[in-house]
Amino acid sequence: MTDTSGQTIHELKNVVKKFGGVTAVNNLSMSIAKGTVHGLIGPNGAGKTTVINLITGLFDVSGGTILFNGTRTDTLEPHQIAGLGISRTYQNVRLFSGMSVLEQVLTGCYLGRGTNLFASFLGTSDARRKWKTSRQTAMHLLERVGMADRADELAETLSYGEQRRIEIARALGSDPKLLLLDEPTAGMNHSEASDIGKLVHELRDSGLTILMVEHNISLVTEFCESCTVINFGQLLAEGTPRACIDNPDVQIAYFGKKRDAHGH
Ligand SMILES: Nc1ncnc2c1ncn2[C@@H]1O[C@H](COP(=O)(O)OP(=O)(O)OP(=O)(O)O)[C@@H](O)[C@H]1O
Repeated sequence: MTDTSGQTIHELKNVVKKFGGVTAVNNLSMSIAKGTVHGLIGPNGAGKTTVINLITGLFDVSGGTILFNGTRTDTLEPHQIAGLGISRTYQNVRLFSGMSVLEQVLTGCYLGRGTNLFASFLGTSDARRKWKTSRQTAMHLLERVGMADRADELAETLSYGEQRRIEIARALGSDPKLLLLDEPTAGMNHSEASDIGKLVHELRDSGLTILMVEHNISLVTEFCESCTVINFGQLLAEGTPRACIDNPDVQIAYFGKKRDAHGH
């Protein structure tokens, strides 16, 4: 862990999100400590993706406030929030077909660095220099996710787990401080999922804070320092993954009944 001071990097305070008559997030408060991997878990439809969409500014809040490093972000546009240092991946892998692995990652860093597209079209020396720097950055990001040796391959020829790594590399292109991963291990077998967990730890150790929406409870127990459990958009439990899973309300929400010490 890079920071054990317990300093809060991100905070939701009494956040509400309504879609017509549906209250997807209901008076939710949660905080993420800097330099940690924080899990956000809950049954299907609990509001997890909506929370990510609120944090990134894709959705406007219906009430409450969101703070990143003490700066209020719920009034900002998505590009402004991204500019402050928040980046994300999506529940379903979103890569461009026909593009190489390197090109996928370049889309995350080249256009994100204030490059003038007109200058780049004309091939000015400034644009060429920026292109070279972006290429080096993209290669470095591929190294960070263990995919540098696949840079020239088409993304669609990679396995699902490898495509996830490319998505994470692309999300790192904007040099975020907080990375939001929406079900990064969905559709993976245990070994692939565990590899993603290890990658998440490496990213944390390099200074990032990570919020991970995850259905895989054993992965949350293994890789998250803390977590928040929600159900029907409301806070159900928070604390260490173990304490959350042992919480009777969480057990009822997940399993429909309390389990005994043997998991029965
Ligand atoms: N754009 C939208 N318009 C209307 N209702 C929405 C919208 N997005 C989410 N909802 C509703 O909000 C609630 C929470 O959905 P959300 O996708 O955030 O849950 P989730 O916890 O991410 O679910 P899952 O684990 O199944 O992905 C659901 O009732 C959903 O139908």
